[in-house]
Amino acid sequence: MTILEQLADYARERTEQGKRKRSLEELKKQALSLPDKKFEFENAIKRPGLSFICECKKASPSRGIIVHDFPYVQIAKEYEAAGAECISVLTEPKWFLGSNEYLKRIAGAVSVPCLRKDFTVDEYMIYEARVLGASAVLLICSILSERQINEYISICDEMGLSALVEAHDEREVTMAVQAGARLIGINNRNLKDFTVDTHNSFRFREMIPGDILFVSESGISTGHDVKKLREIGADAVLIGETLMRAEHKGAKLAGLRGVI
Ligand SMILES: O=C(O)c1ccccc1NCC(=O)[C@H](O)[C@H](O)COP(=O)(O)O
Repeated sequence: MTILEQLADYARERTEQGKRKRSLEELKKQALSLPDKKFEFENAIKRPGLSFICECKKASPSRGIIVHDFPYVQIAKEYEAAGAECISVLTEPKWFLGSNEYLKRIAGAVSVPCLRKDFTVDEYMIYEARVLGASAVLLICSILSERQINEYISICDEMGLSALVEAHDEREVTMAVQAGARLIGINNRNLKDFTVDTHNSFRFREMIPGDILFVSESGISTGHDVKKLREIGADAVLIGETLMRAEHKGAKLAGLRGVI
């Protein structure tokens, strides 16, 4: 079983546990009673220039523990102060050591839109994301069908949530476009064998129609990487490890942007 299959299976297990504590009907009712998020995540990315989605991530399957000290709210505030357009928060608990609580506290502490970075496998997780304060969810093509992606985007639309639809190869990019994605993330990391190649973004850029926002994800570590992605017209970059390992996150972000 690949790590991705294990992550998806565990997300299904977490969802079933969640449903035993709180039914889908109850959660859905609460989520739909909250103010509409007005697509603030994709609107932040639509602004002119390259946007930065800065990630709060303590660990990952490929890297193990990335940082031992993880003052997540402080990190998110540092990102916001440094001009991050959006923040990504890992909520997967077993391999990423994330937590729903981290998302809830971060979304309550910053005014930039937050992405729930998790392995969405059930509509339950989308309503849960809204209740936790997220403005966007991640939909990964390799663990979902085109029909599921289309259905989950419709659920997101009801609440003004954005769906970042993640693809890694040609087949998945086609699937994302056909499913109606408005925001496509090309993951430079192969989630089956963990190899990282930022050229993946260059390879598939042309396949993404001009009216769909394009995000390059993973393995971005230098101002040069960012410059190249800007040149091919990326709308946003999603950066985790590089920022998590930086002692001075604001300065690191400025360096990546190319302003110092
Ligand atoms: O990062 C992993 O090891 C991983 C393994 C399996 C599924 C997903 C995984 N990572 C999620 C991500 O894609 C990254 O958190 C995100 O794109 C940021 O990447 P990076 O800047 O390289 O930390």
